[in-house]
Amino acid sequence: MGSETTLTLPIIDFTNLKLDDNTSDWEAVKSQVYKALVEYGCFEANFDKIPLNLRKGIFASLEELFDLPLQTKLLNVSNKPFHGYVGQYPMVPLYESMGFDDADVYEKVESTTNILWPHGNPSFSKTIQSFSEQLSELDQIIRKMVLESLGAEKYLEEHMNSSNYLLRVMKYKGPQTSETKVGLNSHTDKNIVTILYQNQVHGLEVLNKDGKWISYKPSSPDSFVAMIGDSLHAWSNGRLYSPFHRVMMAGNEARYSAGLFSIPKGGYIIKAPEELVDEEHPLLYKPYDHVEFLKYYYTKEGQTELFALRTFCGLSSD
Ligand SMILES: O=C(O)CCC(=O)C(=O)O
Ligand SMILES: [Fe+2]
Repeated sequence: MGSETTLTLPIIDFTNLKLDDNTSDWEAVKSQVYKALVEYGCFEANFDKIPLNLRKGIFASLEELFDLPLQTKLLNVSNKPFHGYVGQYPMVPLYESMGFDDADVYEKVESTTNILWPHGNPSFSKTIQSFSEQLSELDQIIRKMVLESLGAEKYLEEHMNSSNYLLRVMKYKGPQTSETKVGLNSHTDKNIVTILYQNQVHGLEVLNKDGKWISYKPSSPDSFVAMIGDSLHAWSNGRLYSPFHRVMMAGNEARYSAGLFSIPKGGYIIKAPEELVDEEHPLLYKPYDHVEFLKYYYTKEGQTELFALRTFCGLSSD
């Protein structure tokens, strides 16, 4: 009976909104953001602050990067898991990625770039850095709206100062078949907020609370996906949802995407503020260090856990 409706992510318009806004627009968008993050843990954001040349430039830069010989890409190593070059994994053969730590800071990007291009590549570094810096405004708007919605604005400065930005860029080869193949396995992000941008090849899917996969198809070239990671889920004492998502690929075309990840700094203890803990909302996770959690997550045991954060520091509540 009836036709199946296609599930879509909520769409929220950030056009003309600024970080220091104090307007009714801010309040209206804020309530949409909070509702979407409680229900879906993510939404499509229309954000018009990244100029067209930069939006195009980022994909040209990604092609240039992933076209480098494998032995060059392998030079980008990091002591933090998933921050350097990742690829050639038998489990996800279509997937490759590269991380740029402190991606909004030119000198930091330049030092990573110089590993790959020993004579430097300033236009590449500038594209990565400008894209990250300009997109970080959206991350900051969302986090400010979340803290205000939780009545926890007094923690805003501490919250913002205890994180940094990683830009992770991805290439998914087309599987050369119309059959759908896994590009990236289902997972939740572990960081604070992730903002994703992709080329014209779709593939991102988000699991909703009813256990149905929502396929993301951007409604405009200004569309980004904003998503909650486990650490903001824990900090909000479970109020915000951190959704499972994956990438599924079909066809011949390569998918390029870029994710701006706000990440808690090592040594900073993630702890739900006391205002968010009461009889109705008992503390869900013991205070924890994100980097210690990542070390556990990337062990053999951590990789088999569906809810690794719960195993690592979850408190049973009954
Ligand atoms: O490529 C994408 O759109 C998603 C990537 C992703 O989920 C991740 O890097 O955590
Ligand atoms: Fe992810």
